Amino acid sequence: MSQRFRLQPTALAGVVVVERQPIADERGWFERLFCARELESVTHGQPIVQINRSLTHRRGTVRGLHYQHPPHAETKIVTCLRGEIFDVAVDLRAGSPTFLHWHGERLSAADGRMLVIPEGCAHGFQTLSDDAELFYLNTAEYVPASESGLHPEDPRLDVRWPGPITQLSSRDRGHPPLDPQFEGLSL
Ligand SMILES: Cc1cn([C@H]2C[C@H](O)[C@@H](COP(=O)(O)OP(=O)(O)O[C@H]3O[C@H](C)C(=O)[C@H](O)[C@H]3O)O2)c(=O)[nH]c1=O
Repeated sequence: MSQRFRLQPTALAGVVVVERQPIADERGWFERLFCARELESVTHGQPIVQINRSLTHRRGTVRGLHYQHPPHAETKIVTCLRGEIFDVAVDLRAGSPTFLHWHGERLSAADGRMLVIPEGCAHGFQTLSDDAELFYLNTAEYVPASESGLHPEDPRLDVRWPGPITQLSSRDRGHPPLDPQFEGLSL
């Protein structure tokens, strides 16, 4: 059976761009958003246990950078269903050769691309349009007590957001700078 997805690796291990391969006909098109068998290499057989959707009204808003500590670390597969975002993964894995490095990808409703955020990476995004809608699959449930966050403008990360941050939740604004002693997450 032909693959319905094309996977592009990035400089961060496990952070993968997934291009959906829609099937078009005279009525329009059909595409898969997920297939456990075809995307086993990014989920490593972990089941999808939670699917989230968010709508962000204002262009320039940043949500994140968030992650969950083991044993609740999750892999996310992020899809933009409306508008456009700049999606960012930050490598927090202890011992990783790209520890504290980040990777960003533009995702839009039109481009059919998704970004995989593997376990041990923080996730955040900036909206590049008003009314940006996200749909993302998670391999772990939300466990508030296990969640942490990094300030999106943490100087040690130096994430190059495409534009000025126009909106940030009070929680995200309140994340302290990364502890210099932080050696990463042991998964
Ligand atoms: C993530 C999550 C949140 N919530 C509740 C907690 C709050 O009462 C409300 C909004 O949560 P939060 O402000 O954390 O939402 P975002 O700022 O969009 O955070 C999310 O966006 C960043 C980019 C992510 O990668 C995570 O999925 C998630 O942290 O929904 C739930 O009930 N279930 C959930 O799975």
